[in-house]
Amino acid sequence: MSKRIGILTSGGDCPGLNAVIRGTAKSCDQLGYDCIGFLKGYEGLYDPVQYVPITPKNTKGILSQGGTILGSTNKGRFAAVKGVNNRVEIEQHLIEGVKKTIEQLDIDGLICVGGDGSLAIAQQFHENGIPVVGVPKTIDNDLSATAFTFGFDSAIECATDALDRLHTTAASHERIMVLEVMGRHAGWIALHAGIAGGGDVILIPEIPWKFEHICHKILHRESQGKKFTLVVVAEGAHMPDGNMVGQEVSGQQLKLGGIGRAVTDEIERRLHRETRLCVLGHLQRGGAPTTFDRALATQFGAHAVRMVVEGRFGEMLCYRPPEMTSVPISEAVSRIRQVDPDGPMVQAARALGLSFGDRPADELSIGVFDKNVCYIHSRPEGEELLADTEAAVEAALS
Ligand SMILES: Nc1ncnc2c1ncn2[C@@H]1O[C@H](COP(=O)(O)OP(=O)(O)OP(=O)(O)O)[C@@H](O)[C@H]1O
Ligand SMILES: O=P(O)(O)OC[C@H]1O[C@](O)(CO)[C@@H](O)[C@@H]1O
Ligand SMILES: [Mg+2]
Repeated sequence: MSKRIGILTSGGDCPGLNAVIRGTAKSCDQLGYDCIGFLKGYEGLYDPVQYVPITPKNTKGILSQGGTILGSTNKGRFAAVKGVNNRVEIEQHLIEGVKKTIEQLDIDGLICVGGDGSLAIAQQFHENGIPVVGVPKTIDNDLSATAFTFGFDSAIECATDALDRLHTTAASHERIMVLEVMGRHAGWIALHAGIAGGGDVILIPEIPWKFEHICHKILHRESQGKKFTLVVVAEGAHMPDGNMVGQEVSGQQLKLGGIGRAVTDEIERRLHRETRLCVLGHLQRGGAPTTFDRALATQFGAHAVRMVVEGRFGEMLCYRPPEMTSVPISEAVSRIRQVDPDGPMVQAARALGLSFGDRPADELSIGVFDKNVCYIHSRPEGEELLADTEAAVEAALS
């Protein structure tokens, strides 16, 4: 046994990747292992092979740094999935090339740090006899086997801070503010930040929504004297016609983005209220990791080394508080973890009066409506609530 471990970081970057690299370096050092880091995700494994030594010395000071010193990519030659759970075979010559690299460099085990797509690549390596161990990362928190991936906490910290800031300006100007956050197939960022940042409407991929219901909510708030509204929308939420908003780029997953603009414009068109958009974008992926992410990522580094030493290949680490355990990578990538529309977080949000755009706001009464001013008053005692508020709002606003 050569006592050498390899590590790579793949997929969309996130805060905490450097903490895993440092944790791995320190742990390898303690156990008398060498460590090398491949550059640019899986791309550095073959043609050309690109790597650097990873030691406690050259990882000094990176614990609190965002990004990854090894670089990362979410496109290239190794795609193993297309869309959700659609397997694509990695070309055999690439697999053979990677095998050769692993053999020539005498690597006992390769630690692959990535999200669902990157770990699907690791799974195909495993099936071809390459000794891999998976470490879950993604700001989307959408890996099913682990309660948390690192990067998520830092992302929601950023999104919540953005909502705090939008809150004050929205209130001052009596405006509707729409915040577009990341979240490809899962609405965890929108949900957590929406709750923590006092959002009023949360739109996520898991819950189909309609503009009428968003407008209900805004008008309902106005009827209570609340003249501003915060809407949080996940970039992967589906429009009412079922489509996602983004750009098709050949050979890549759909480049998401733009739903915030569509939501903003339509609210303004329907309600004639000043509505502004903020797209948080890659701010969510940058910057220093939170304490939680540093601690989780550092532990992942140490445990991943232990998994290689114990020969637990083809497994992915998972954090199920208080346990740090592992599952077969195949199981971890077979389905993504989405928000349960009937789960406790959504229930709690609904109990607070938050809207997911899927039903009319409670107790909405449509009393006085003016096409240009569009205001609403509280339902007078004894007056019937209109049976079909949705149709009434539509009629009034179209
Ligand atoms: N070397 C590569 N060649 C081709 N595709 C790659 C490569 N590395 C990563 N990818 C692709 O990048 C995408 C993102 O990777 P991953 O799922 O690991 O990260 P993520 O943080 O969950 O990001 P996302 O939400 O975009 O999926 C996946 O579709 C994955 O297949
Ligand atoms: O870096 P890119 O290509 O813009 O990737 C964006 C995607 O990566 C993620 O941030 C996950 O890492 C998704 O939420 C988002 O759709
Ligand atoms: Mg992913």
